[in-house]
Amino acid sequence: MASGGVILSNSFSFYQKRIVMSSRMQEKNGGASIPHVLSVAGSDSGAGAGIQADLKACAARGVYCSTVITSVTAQNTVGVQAVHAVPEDFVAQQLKSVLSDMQVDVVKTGMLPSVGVVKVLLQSLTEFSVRALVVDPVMVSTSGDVLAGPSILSTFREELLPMANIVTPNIKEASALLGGIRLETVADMRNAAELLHALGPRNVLVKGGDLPDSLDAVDIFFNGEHFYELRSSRIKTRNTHGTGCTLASCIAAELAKGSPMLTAVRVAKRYVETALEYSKDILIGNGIQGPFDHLLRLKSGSQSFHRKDAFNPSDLFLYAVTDSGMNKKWGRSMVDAVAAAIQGGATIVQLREKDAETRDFLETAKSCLAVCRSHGVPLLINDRVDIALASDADGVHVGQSDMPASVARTLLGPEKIIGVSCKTIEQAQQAWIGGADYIGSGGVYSTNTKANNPTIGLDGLKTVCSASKLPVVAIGGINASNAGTVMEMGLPNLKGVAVVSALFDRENVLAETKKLHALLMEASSSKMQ
Ligand SMILES: Nc1ncnc2c1ncn2[C@@H]1O[C@H](COP(=O)(O)OP(=O)(O)O)[C@@H](O)[C@H]1O
Ligand SMILES: Cc1ncc(COP(=O)(O)O)c(N)n1
Ligand SMILES: [Mg+2]
Repeated sequence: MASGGVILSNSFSFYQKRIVMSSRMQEKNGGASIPHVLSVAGSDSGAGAGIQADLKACAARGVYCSTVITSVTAQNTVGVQAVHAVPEDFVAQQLKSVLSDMQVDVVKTGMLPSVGVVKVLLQSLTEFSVRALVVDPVMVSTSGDVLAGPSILSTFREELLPMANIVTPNIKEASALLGGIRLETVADMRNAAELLHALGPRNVLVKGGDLPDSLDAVDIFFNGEHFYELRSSRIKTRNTHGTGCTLASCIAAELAKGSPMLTAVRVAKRYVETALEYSKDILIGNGIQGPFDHLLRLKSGSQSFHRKDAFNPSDLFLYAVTDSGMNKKWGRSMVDAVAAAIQGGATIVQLREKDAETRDFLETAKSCLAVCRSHGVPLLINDRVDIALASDADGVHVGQSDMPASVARTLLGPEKIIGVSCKTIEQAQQAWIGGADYIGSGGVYSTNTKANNPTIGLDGLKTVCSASKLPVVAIGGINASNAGTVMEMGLPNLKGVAVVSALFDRENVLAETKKLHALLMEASSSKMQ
């Protein structure tokens, strides 16, 4: 068993410590602590691997990441063009700056270009205690360039590995650490994991990303007692640059949050697999191995028809809210109804489905989104944040008894549109504080699309509009006979009207929408005169 090593507590006592620590800190500065990983690694100018991957992986996993840079590489998707090692005493200075000031939970190492740098790191770890050490024994980049020469092997074996809570070599690195043994099969990987464990690390993960002829991406985890064969599907992509750095950072991040080791490794592997899947078609650089997207934003396929603009309040001008019952009654599909409304001039669409099965609602949302995107019209989902997320719709509209805007904002992120139904000044104020983009105010007139919904009338609308800090759309019983009156009042912040029955409880959606659009245009131009 390992004699030295950084003590990794079990998750229970770890949480206890965190609670004690954070309450202590709260007393001191009124703040709470956040899980913290220190990455000691090299910089990759192409930002697929190294420090840059570590920062992104920790950010994606919700953990703070500080950085000590050991080496600066000139690197891209073709390979490593040059390496400039940071002087050892300057690496020591960076370690001291971070560790003497900040409460680091886990140290993760990547490229350690010289024996001197390893020694400096080990010295720091004796001076400042951390909870765990994750060692990714980076030696050769996937492009074949040497990042740490063979002279470092004995220091890795004799001094660094015995301190590690986990070491995560790829096949080539495991082979090098074990004096060049052959590693070609999963059985070889098991054998290597056992031999590496005997060098002192508490856990070993031999990564099989580069295992020849393997349909799956297989990694072998060994904790000294049991072997675990961790399998995921092998994603067909060129964008695997930085998978090793990312995996190790994610393990460190999960450990910093308090996960047990095997859980941390499983989560990290799942995260890499998901990120590769999302990024499999992105194209960055002309070389053989591209970076992937740690934040999973460049979801394959959807980029090409993403809305180009941020929310524009004038989109509220003619706001079409669907009703499945009405469209069924007139014998048309939701997609056809939405397409007709857009053709007639609707400037934003909200899908409102109170009874549909979740699976059907999701399919409807996706089909409607395709129509809306092709016309540059935003599509919002009523109430169902899950459907908005799953369909990648442009946002949600929530009522007072639905999810609060602030929670929806946290789930949906900064770019999505959030609207809130408000009847009072207080609700409008709350919507603004919660991070909404607009409010819907009503019912202005009585309506049969919403039972037991008290109307606020034009006076109520005026009160809310005058106090609102957000753009307003009027809703409730609005149709061709009264829309003009509403808009001609020239209320502050009022940007348009939202309608349900006036468009969808009619035989010809296209004609009705055109009529209402023309009327609104006239009302807003007469208001301007
Ligand atoms: N094409 C792929 N599909 C799914 N997982 C992969 C793929 N390539 C690598 N991985 C996973 O990424 C992690 C890093 O492995 P590997 O690429 O072997 O390390 P390194 O980047 O250090 O060479 C491992 O968990 C491995 O299984
Ligand atoms: C600065 C730096 N650190 C680590 C790696 C290894 O990453 P990979 O094996 O995925 O090429 C790298 N290429 N550059
Ligand atoms: Mg790799």
